[in-house]
Amino acid sequence: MAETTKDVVLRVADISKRFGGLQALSGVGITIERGQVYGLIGPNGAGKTTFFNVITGLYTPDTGNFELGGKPYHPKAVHLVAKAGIARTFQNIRLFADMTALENVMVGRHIRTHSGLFGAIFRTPAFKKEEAEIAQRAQELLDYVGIGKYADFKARTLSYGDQRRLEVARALATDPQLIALDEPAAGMNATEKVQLRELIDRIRNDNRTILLIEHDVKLVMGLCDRVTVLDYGKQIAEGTPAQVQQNEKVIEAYLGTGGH
Ligand SMILES: Nc1ncnc2c1ncn2[C@@H]1O[C@H](COP(=O)(O)OP(=O)(O)OP(=O)(O)O)[C@@H](O)[C@H]1O
Repeated sequence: MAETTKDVVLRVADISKRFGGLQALSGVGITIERGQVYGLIGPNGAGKTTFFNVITGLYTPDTGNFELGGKPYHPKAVHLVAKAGIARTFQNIRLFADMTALENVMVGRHIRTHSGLFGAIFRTPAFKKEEAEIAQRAQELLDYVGIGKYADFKARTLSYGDQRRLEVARALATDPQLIALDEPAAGMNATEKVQLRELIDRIRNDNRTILLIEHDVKLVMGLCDRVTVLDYGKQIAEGTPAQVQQNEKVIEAYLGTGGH
């Protein structure tokens, strides 16, 4: 079947970002289709985080065109990005440490609620009903990522791998069009990595769409449908993992004399 606009979740083109004298991104563009896991890799300092921060509204790009779900999209501020349908996790886990796992996921869900401040202050029946639904959905998401039994545990008491799962559950709670995972395997042991891979596979099988920055090239190559490789802010390769792995520029960037 020919590619139709509705199957494209995110299309960005010509993204550039300069920090003083450093061109951190030069004309980078990617297209992510629904149900794909799309990987972004590159040596240290290649521009991956900058790219992520641009598409999630943390940095304003110097140039760039954005389309989300077939509509023009302007990643101006983080909360607007979440409303528009991109949820992200962070390289350094950012949970509400003293809230329970369930409450952390409920916070994610609140951007899609309707009762508003009035309902919250006066605890209207509509508000209570909505809260119960949010709690139920949050529990389902905790079960989905495999930490349902820790619903009442404070986030900070969970293991590192489980905190990462909790971040994913919170991201899913916003019903995003795209889930952006920033180095989800960082600091994980081998078992946790296998479980992470299974979780990402599962999310994809449910026809959700994932953008992944990851240092673990093996994980990316084994998991992603397509990959972009950045080096010094330039997109040096784009394609399937098999195509990218054979690309000479990629081999050089990773193995070359620079070793950066
Ligand atoms: N806020 C900033 N101000 C100035 N320079 C920045 C800023 N953010 C990133 N840079 C620079 O832009 C370049 C790209 O950095 P970026 O963090 O995007 O790379 P990365 O591929 O994510 O690297 P890593 O794999 O080490 O996380 C680097 O040279 C970095 O020092």
